[in-house]
Amino acid sequence: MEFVILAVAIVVVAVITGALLLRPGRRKAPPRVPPARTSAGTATETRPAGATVAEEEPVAPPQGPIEPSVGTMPIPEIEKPPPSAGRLVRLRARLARSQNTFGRSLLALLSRDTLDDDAWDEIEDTLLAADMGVAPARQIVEDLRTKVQVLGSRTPADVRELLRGELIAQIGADWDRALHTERHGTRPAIVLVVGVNGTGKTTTCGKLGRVLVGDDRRVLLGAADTFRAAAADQLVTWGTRVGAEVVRGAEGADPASVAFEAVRQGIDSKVDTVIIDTAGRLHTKTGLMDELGKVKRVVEKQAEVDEVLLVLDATTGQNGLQQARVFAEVVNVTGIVLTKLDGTAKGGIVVAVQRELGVPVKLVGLGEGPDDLAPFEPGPFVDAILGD
Ligand SMILES: Nc1nc2c(ncn2[C@@H]2O[C@H](COP(=O)(O)OP(=O)(O)OP(=O)(O)O)[C@@H](O)[C@H]2O)c(=O)[nH]1
Repeated sequence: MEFVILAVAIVVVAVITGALLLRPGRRKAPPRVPPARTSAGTATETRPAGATVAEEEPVAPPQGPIEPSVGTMPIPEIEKPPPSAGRLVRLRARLARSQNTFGRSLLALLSRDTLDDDAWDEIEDTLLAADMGVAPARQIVEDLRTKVQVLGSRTPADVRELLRGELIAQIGADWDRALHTERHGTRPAIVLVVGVNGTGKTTTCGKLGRVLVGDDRRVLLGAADTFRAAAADQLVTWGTRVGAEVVRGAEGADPASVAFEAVRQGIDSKVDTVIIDTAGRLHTKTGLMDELGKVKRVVEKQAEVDEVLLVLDATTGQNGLQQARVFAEVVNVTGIVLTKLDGTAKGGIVVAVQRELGVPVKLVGLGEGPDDLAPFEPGPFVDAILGD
């Protein structure tokens, strides 16, 4: 009897399997490695540009997850980046090289035997030249004048301590600079990275992914800058190096769709943090801002946006402040990433931009290397400016 039941079961399984194999138009499960990447590295899959997520049927992710084993390329070794703690101190030499002139000039001026009006004007000019902004520069001069009078004679150590305290006070030791990148409940944290093109957005997404992986987080990168295929390629490279998933769309695809898909996949894959790169270049300011607003709204259908990081190029001075104003009108910026601080002596921009937006600088870019992004800390920053 048992033998008969077993035989019947085997026949039924064989018939069902055969029928499934022979069924015409059988759909394959979505490949984990996207076959639609062309040899040039650009994705051929696309949703119609401008399509809204609401109009779309639930389909497999546009491109992804893209994994280290893409195509026939050899599987690169997955790197374990250094953790975030102490990075600014490690990168101190980089900062000291670019900001030292500013710090040294201030120290030299303040160490003069007599500090007359001309000397104070020079101190103010030095602060202004570092992009500190008029109001903070005046405030610093005023405070220092009072303190120098109280102090009477000054040793070099006194001067340094005085200036250090004043600069830290202006930068703001009390701001909450923590990056909110931890999962909450069943959802990953969402970080939206915005800014105009060329400021270092894509690079920042990649470097931030590394910072988080270095802190043992699981990260997914969403390439919603569909304006430039190279930006998505860049993110794939960043992701591949540290084993982070990447979701991308084709050039010209609807950025909101890609962002939506990235969050959906991030939730499915149970990552800790989804970092979304956005485009910084559209023909009109209104177009760019409408697009950004849409990306944020669409993401919020699935998860709260924890951080909106505005990337600003520290070398652009007042121009950067103008950009900051425009972005802050559209999205609720929660933190600033100041890139290229290694290439400018204008470290005062930290103070100016925080005043302008009322949000803290949370990260600083100090070079083109993969680990040249550091959480911003006022103490080590000022120490690097003033030198030892
Ligand atoms: N020296 C230096 N270069 C940086 C830093 N951050 C980014 N860069 C460089 O700035 C250039 C532009 O960076 P991207 O990340 O492509 O800029 P983006 O804002 O994404 O530009 P689009 O994709 O065109 O919108 C690249 O050459 C980066 O290596 C930094 O902190 N220091």
